[in-house]
Amino acid sequence: MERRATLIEGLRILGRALREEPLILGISIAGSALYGLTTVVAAAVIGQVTDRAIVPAFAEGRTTAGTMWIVALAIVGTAILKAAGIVIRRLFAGIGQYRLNASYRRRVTRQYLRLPLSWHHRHPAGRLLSNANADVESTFWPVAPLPFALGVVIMLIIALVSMVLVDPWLALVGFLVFPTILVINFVYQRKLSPLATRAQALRADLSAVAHESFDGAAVVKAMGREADETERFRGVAHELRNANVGVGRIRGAFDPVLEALPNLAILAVLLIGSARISGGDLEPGQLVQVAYLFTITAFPIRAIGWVLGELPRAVVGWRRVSAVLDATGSLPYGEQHLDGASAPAHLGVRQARFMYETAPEGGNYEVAPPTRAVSRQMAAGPVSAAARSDAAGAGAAESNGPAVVLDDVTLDVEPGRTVAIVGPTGSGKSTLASLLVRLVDPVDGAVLIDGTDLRQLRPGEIAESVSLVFQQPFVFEDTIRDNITLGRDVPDDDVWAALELAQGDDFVRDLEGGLEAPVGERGSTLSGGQRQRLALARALVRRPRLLVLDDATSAVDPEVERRILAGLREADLPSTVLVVAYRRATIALADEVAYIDEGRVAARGSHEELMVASPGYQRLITAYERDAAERAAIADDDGGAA
Ligand SMILES: Nc1ncnc2c1ncn2[C@@H]1O[C@H](COP(=O)(O)OP(=O)(O)OP(=O)(O)O)[C@@H](O)[C@H]1O
Repeated sequence: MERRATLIEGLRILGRALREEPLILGISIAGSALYGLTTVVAAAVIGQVTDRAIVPAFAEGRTTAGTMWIVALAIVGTAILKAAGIVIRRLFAGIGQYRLNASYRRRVTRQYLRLPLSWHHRHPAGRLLSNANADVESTFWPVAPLPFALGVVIMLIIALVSMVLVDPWLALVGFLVFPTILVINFVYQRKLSPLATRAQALRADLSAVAHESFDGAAVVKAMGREADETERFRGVAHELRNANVGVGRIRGAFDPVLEALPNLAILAVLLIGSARISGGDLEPGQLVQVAYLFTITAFPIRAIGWVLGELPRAVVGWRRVSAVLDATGSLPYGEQHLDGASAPAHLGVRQARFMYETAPEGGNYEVAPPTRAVSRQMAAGPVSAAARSDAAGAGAAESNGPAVVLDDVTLDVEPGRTVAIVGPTGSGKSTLASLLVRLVDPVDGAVLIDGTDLRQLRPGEIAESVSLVFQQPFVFEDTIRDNITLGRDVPDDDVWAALELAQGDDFVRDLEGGLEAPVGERGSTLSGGQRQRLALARALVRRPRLLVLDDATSAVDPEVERRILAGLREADLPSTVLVVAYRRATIALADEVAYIDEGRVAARGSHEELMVASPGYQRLITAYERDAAERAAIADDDGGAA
């Protein structure tokens, strides 16, 4: 039942492909039909050549030049037509397949951009890559042999008709052998396909394990994990070996049978045919024609098996692809836009409540069981700022269902004010920051800019007015300038001004090429602090009306951080600033502090007020200061020792 459903679904995929590329695949099918027709005609030509040139040549000891010319022209003519059929079929089948791949890749990636971050939280990056690449490819894999298979069907019908016309007894062999080859081939592909798929998945896992080991080489070596990593690699390599041996076994069993069958058929044809010739019921040329037909049709018949055998894999691929294409939950947008150009924004958060949907979505996702490497990666989750967690105390609540991360958060920030967001690790500061730029929407409540709910704004409006700088900025493999402007046309002076404010102008001046210096993959040629300053300049060059810094200066030293924040205050920036802060000096630069604990605004006021009014805040700040003092002492010791 399940197999029938898969077959029907697979045929629907082929139908979809034919509907989407009717012209290109139509031309390919026409080429394939030409090939099928000329194959049968070629056999008839060989039969005629036997009767008109070869048999008389043996009987009379000579043949005329005119006959030879006709024979040569007929053979060359059919060969040219057959070759043309092959070229047309292959060329257009390839074009059709690659066009479908490209079109669906585009649709999937467009959908990735459209879907909200909450959807992305539930889908690991590796899976998104495989949806856009391997899954799209396996969906349309059977499209390549499809025209061939359809042409073969035409060829088989014409071949069987021509056999019946030549001799019903010889045709009987064809009626027995062709379906047998088809069935065996189908079983062959059905057995081979899952093993080949598994081997393919294991190859991907193998490179993932190797990649992870190379990527984390420093950790592997520093922690003495070389033997474990080697063992992990050996495990996946062993599984891959087994899968490949399995593929070889199946090939070894089926290939000889499929090779032998047409030869046995030819033997049967020769036995029956020679008896029929002796009885005067058949000409030698007719026997040669049928025997030749078996020789040349045996291989193309396999194309039908290739298509049918690949259908289950195509169905799995399509289910994954359509799970992305059919995913709902895009952020709804309104029509409004923000006035008050280049004036600091008013921020309002109203009883905002938020929880992450962590449960993975259903759907037929796993083809092969995940290997240890994959499950390990999936279990590892995001790396948190572990260094701070001992100072912070309160950790994230562990729960099976979606835990409430922000609960009834209400916050007003007047235009031009700087507010420090302070709270223990996991208290919801980054989540609040992502709500402000509408990476996610609150489940209840609202976020307002200048009194307008973010959900009412037109697409692109928030990015024009609000900039969020993350703790771990993403740096593109591009130049310094393009990483700051992100493709906008910005005068050099403005780029330098933004870099100066971010305290990044000095290091950029020292780079060979200055603004035009390339920064390597993910900014690999820059230090963590330099990457952070680049990201800050990227936000500042936009002159945002609301600037949200989510621990955006954690990798720069306290003195540079102080200069950055002091500079922001003094600069002629049209910005309201929200800064997630850990250092006392940073907090001191803010107009006021919002203390977040367990997803709520637990206290609000100046630093001095909170030190008195909020014991939790006081404990947290004391812990930060102790931590900072210990670090300073260690740094002093190191300095003294040196
Ligand atoms: N993508 C996610 N999926 C599920 N849970 C998440 C996700 N991101 C964060 N959380 C959880 O939400 C809670 C709040 O996380 P958040 O990153 O907002 O805290 P934070 O106060 O910024 O922490 P830190 O100071 O360590 O950066 C934590 O319990 C965290 O485990």
